[in-house]
Amino acid sequence: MSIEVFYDADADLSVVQERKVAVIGYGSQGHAHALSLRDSGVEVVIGLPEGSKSRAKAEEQGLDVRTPAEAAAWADLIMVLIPDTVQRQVYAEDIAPHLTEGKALAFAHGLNIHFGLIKPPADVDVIMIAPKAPGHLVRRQYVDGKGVPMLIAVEQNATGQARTVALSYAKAIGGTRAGAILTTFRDETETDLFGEQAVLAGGVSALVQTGFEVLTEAGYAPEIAYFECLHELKLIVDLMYEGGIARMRYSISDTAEFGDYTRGPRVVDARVKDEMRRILGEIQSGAFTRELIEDDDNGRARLLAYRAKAAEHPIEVTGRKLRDMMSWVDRPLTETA
Ligand SMILES: NC(=O)C1=CN([C@@H]2O[C@H](COP(=O)(O)OP(=O)(O)OC[C@H]3O[C@@H](n4cnc5c(N)ncnc54)[C@H](OP(=O)(O)O)[C@@H]3O)[C@@H](O)[C@H]2O)C=CC1
Ligand SMILES: CC[C@](O)(C(C)=O)C(=O)O
Ligand SMILES: [Mg+2]
Ligand SMILES: [Mg+2]
Repeated sequence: MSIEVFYDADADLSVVQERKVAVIGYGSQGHAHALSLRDSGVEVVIGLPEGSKSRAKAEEQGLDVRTPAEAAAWADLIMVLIPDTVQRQVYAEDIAPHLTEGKALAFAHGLNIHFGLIKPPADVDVIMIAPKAPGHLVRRQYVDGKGVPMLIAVEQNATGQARTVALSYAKAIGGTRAGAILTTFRDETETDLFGEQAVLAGGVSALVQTGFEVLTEAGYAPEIAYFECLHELKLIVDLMYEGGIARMRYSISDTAEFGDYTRGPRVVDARVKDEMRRILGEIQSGAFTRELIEDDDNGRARLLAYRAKAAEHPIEVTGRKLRDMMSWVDRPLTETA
């Protein structure tokens, strides 16, 4: 399958500079998009409810903060950067009434559009600019003069300008420095959910935690287990990021490389691959999204219980203690540069 990748020279920043952009939400992605848009010369208003905890943070940065409805009414491009589970309600109550002909509705992830939780009118553009990175690193990379790859997509092109606008927006937040790939809402949604569940968040967390448990249950010091299974992972992944798996294998010892080939496939075996296929099937069928929404309707009971339990895991307790000795590691998450 051939793809189109766009870089800075392919995108015209003036397109988004001529728009009034409302960023709804000021969390992980929200703060990154808003600050980088502003640094790129774009007029931005943040949409947050009265009493939102994020208001103070946005105001501290000198941003103009209004309610989501006011921001949506003012803007001609509305970027929705609040949790996926709350988007349908905020859309219905605060955005839809102000989504007049020719405006653009934008997302950083396609779940609500792809699974029909939000159904915009036909006379607006519906676009996506989806950074392939956590928001804090989207901002950090931008400030450092770099960028993270992004997926862009057009679901509705009412004005004929939707792709140009998406590309221009991607440029304003650093995406076209690294490469913006043109895709669809469906492909972004399904690959993003699969990546985070099977590999990036779910797969890696389970692998790290299980490795830590095996070592500590066998009587090894938790500090050694932490450094071995979690801390060093970043250093190993840095090499993969720079030069692929081959670069990492070049740098590690031949002993490690031999263990990698002979033991790795025993850990991630055919059963794990089958399970990954089942997980992809649940994403494609919508079963995962139904489960997510059901939990949200139930006050996020399962999410909150998992979160509380995970925070007590010995790997977190050990890590907090060790990171106190490494001031350069425990960067505050609110830091944007
Ligand atoms: N996190 C990431 O790095 C990535 C996220 N995405 C996508 O980006 C989108 C945003 O995700 P993310 O940045 O993680 O979101 P966050 O969880 O960080 O969003 C939190 C922000 O949303 C506000 N908020 C919460 N509920 C409401 C509401 N009902 N009305 C208005 N504002 C509300 C919060 O305000 P308060 O402080 O008051 O709670 C806060 O400002 C999602 O579609 C996600 O899939 C895509 C790529 C990566
Ligand atoms: C890996 C998780 C992610 O998809 C992301 C940072 O890209 C997310 O939804 O936060
Ligand atoms: Mg992602
Ligand atoms: Mg995601």
